[in-house]
Amino acid sequence: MVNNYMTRVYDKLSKTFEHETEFLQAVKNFLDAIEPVIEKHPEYEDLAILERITEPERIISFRVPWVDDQGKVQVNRGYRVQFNSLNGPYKGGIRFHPSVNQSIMKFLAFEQIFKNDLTGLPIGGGKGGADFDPKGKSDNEVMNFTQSFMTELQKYIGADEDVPAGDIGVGAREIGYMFGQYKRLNAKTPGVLTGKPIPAGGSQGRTEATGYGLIYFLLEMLIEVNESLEGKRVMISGSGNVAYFAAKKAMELGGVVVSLSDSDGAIYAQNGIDLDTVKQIKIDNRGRIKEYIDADSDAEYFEGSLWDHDIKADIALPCATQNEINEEQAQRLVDNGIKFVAEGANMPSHTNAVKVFKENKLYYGPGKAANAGGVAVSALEMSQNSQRLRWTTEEVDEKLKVIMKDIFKQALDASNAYDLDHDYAAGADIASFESIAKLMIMNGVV
Ligand SMILES: NC(=O)C1=CN([C@@H]2O[C@H](COP(=O)(O)OP(=O)(O)OC[C@H]3O[C@@H](n4cnc5c(N)ncnc54)[C@H](OP(=O)(O)O)[C@@H]3O)[C@@H](O)[C@H]2O)C=CC1
Ligand SMILES: O=C(O)CCC(=O)C(=O)O
Repeated sequence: MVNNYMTRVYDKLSKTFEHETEFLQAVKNFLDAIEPVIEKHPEYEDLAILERITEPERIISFRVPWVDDQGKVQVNRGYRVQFNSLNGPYKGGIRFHPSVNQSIMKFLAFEQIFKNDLTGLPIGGGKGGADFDPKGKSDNEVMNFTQSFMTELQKYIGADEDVPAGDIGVGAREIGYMFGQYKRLNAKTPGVLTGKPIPAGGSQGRTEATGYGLIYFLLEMLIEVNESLEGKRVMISGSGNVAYFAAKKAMELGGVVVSLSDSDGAIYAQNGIDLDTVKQIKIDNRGRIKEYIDADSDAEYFEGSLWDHDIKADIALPCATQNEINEEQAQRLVDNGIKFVAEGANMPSHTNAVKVFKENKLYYGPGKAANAGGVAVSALEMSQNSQRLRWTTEEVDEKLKVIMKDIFKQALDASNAYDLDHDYAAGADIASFESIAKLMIMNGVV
């Protein structure tokens, strides 16, 4: 970053929020990408565009007391970061994970502004969560916690104000409990949450949307260089919602998915993973990915990170969490033949890892663009709820394909316009920033 205005803004942020490392990382990545736009628009400095875009409209943080199965009172901290509502109601998931803190919430909400803009749908950017660990908790404990979380959160959300959904640790079970509690306390508005169970007003295809959308984005990356998924070896990390449905769609389209993982370790199956077994372990029984090797004698299990192992493959899809790939691991991917990286997770590649991808001319699809299918179908769920309509699986999937194709085109066109040689990460940031900056100017000083 050499532009003086940008440097001043970033330096101030990094002094004020020196402990918010993930937030600063997300902002720095973004500022580096949009530098040519700022160079073209010196008037943005007087309008304080960057100062305003990096400051959340508000951050809500709250106590979440609940009672565990032993009758002991536990206390967690909940958050909702309502970052930017220029495009519509704040929109973004809720994460339950022990690592949740203000920095992680702010980075996720910040990225959500631009991701949501890329979908072309009327949604602003937000994110929320709590430092609660659902792992190992009974259904009753998860329900107690989730009800207490919603008792506070419901004061700040609404179908036209802020519409949360799921993220790490928050799936259909948690959304169901949240929606139940919301309805106990408020009017019965299905549009207040997305990712709801279908009978409660959920959309067909939302559960699958992030993973499927990721593969639709990947297909566009492949088509652009006259390649296809047929026969390609695909490494996927994680084994949750995004990883599972990315694997399912990749296999349907001829890819060979050779790995999955969780926070304990990774499985590798040279000839491809059997997803029915994974479904039984992970979705039906909430088990650990290690159990897979009991069912497939050809598969191996490694403790620790998937990315520490030499696996020959063509495509890497990180679908677990932020900063899961560091610089050394990125170099290992390059050395093992990976040509395409598309991110199902949010910011899974450390800044230095992305540098390695770019230096080695990999085709790299950033999370902000590649994983936008989830929030896009959430916005379609909002549309269905407000129209009191239900679309079929086929209708939703068709719309998702069109949206992902368009997001890829926006990233490609912006990369071409600034002569950036297939830099889809910079392209996605530039395209969405140009649109948000215009909107900021139209709305006056707010
Ligand atoms: N759900 C959605 O619609 C969307 C999700 N995303 C992003 O995709 C990613 C995955 O989310 P999702 O699949 O919904 O979440 P899930 O909770 O369903 O699954 C998360 C997976 O990632 C693993 N994981 C989590 N934290 C770590 C860690 N610190 N190290 C290694 N593995 C880890 C989990 O393993 P374990 O069980 O051991 O914790 C689990 O396998 C996140 O980055 C999320 O923000 C992005 C867009 C939309
Ligand atoms: O569907 C949504 O609103 C949330 C999706 C999400 O959290 C994300 O895109 O990271």
